[in-house]
Amino acid sequence: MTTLWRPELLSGESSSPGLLRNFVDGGFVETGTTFPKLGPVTGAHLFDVCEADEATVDAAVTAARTALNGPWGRMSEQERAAVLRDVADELERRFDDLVAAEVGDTGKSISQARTLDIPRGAANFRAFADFATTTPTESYTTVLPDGRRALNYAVRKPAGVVAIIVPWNLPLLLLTWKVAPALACGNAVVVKPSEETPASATVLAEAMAAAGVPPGVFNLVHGFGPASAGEFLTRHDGVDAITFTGESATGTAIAKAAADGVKAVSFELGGKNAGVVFADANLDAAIEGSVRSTFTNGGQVCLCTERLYVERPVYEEFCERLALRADALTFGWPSEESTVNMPLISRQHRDKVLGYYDLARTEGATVLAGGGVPSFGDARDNGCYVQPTVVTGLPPDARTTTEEIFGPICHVAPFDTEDEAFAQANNSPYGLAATVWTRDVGRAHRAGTALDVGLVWVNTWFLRDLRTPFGGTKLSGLGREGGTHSLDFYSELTNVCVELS
Ligand SMILES: NC(=O)c1ccc[n+]([C@@H]2O[C@H](COP(=O)([O-])OP(=O)(O)OC[C@H]3O[C@@H](n4cnc5c(N)ncnc54)[C@H](O)[C@@H]3O)[C@@H](O)[C@H]2O)c1
Ligand SMILES: O=C/C=C/C=C(\O)C(=O)O
Repeated sequence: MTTLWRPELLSGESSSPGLLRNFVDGGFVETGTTFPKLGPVTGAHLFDVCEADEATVDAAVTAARTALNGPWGRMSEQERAAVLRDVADELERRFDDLVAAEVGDTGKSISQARTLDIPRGAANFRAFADFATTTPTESYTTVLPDGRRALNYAVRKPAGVVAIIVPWNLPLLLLTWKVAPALACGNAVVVKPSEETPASATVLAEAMAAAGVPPGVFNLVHGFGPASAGEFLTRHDGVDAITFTGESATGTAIAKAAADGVKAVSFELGGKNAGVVFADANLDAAIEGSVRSTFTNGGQVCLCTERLYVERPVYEEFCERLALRADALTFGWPSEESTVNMPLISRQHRDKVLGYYDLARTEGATVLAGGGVPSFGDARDNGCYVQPTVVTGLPPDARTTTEEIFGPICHVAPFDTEDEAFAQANNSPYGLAATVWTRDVGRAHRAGTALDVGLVWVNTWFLRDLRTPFGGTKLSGLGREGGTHSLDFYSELTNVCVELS
């Protein structure tokens, strides 16, 4: 088993980097080229990662195709579901390794990894084992004008070889959100985690083998996007469907690659999510909820709020209290239970986010909290931290208030009427999620239809029921996953029409 715990997670003290390999046809394989994975807490060199070349990606796709024709393809839904439940058990057995992997790669706090990221890995497998074995397909009795009758019914079949490409912010959660339904529907998969977060996928590969998933059903290739494993995979003739989570611009590149083979695509993309706080809301809950929706995971969740609209009578109080809370969020080592803030994923991403902090000022913002980098006086000064930041005073067309930043920053603006609030929230090329804080039940339901987004949360944020449709409108995505929506993407439906005599 791969050792993922690294002492630098606790103290900044360096150890020698581990080696992370690709997983093809049931075994780990090295390639000639490696790239370094640096931890964002101290910049320490955590892993050397084997970059999959075109031949390795090809071997993975071929292994997946072969596996579809082997024992996996002949298993009943119930048998596959039993294997997936064993994978969930394995993930729970490897809980500490997964926490170490995720904390090392992302710098998120151990407490968040333990309560959010890692439990969802196992939960995803259990949920889709259940959905795939309990969801009915359509059936109609057809009566023709001449009195003949027919029975129509749909049969679910695997979509085939599915390519799964995911980002770095919630690595195991987002990977298993796609692997679990894909396998529950009988597909074979080739997954490519982000180059920034290769570690937890390694434990997942080991869990697959330990749970008896046949060789070739789950393959893992490491690397980058363009001219690397991502592009080799999305352009591969042997791939039938591509499911992708990441930036909208990457979605466009993948859509172009998918067009040639008319591959099915499912996209969960970027966001510039609004929070709307009405004066009738429970203000304490709205402030705490906005702290969570803005700063969780360093603001690096596609669902995070980057624009807040607050009804004028409570605007001043809201801004003041939100800024105080942002300043009070604790920095600490990821291993300390009290730690809330985490670093951004890389120096490159930190430069991008700090660029927006500067841009906000240039565009005329007032900075109420943060706006820079924290100083630790230890190895974390070599990491990728920024301060949680609250700004006000920008016009609706400022770049800071329209472009996805993907960091711990929000802009707060006042509004006077419900129509104005919803119009401002909708004034975005993105349409992923919105959060509304109100005690008016009519208004809460109106928000559901008025807001042009895939997900509306009322008096809460990121509360998930895995049966519900998940995805975005506009630049935020294509299609929905979750529950039966996932089953529809990861399977082909064949309609059978039998004339009844
Ligand atoms: N809507 C959602 O559910 C959701 C969830 C999480 C993150 N996101 C979005 O993800 C982004 C942050 O993640 P990121 O920076 O890793 O995104 P990214 O698009 O840069 O990378 C995502 C993945 O795509 C790969 N990739 C990049 N270019 C590719 C190409 N041309 N062909 C094939 N693969 C390619 C990367 O290597 C990585 O594995 C944000 O925009 C965020 O909003 C969306
Ligand atoms: O960063 C984006 C978070 C996405 C969350 C999910 O896909 C989920 O909870 O299933």
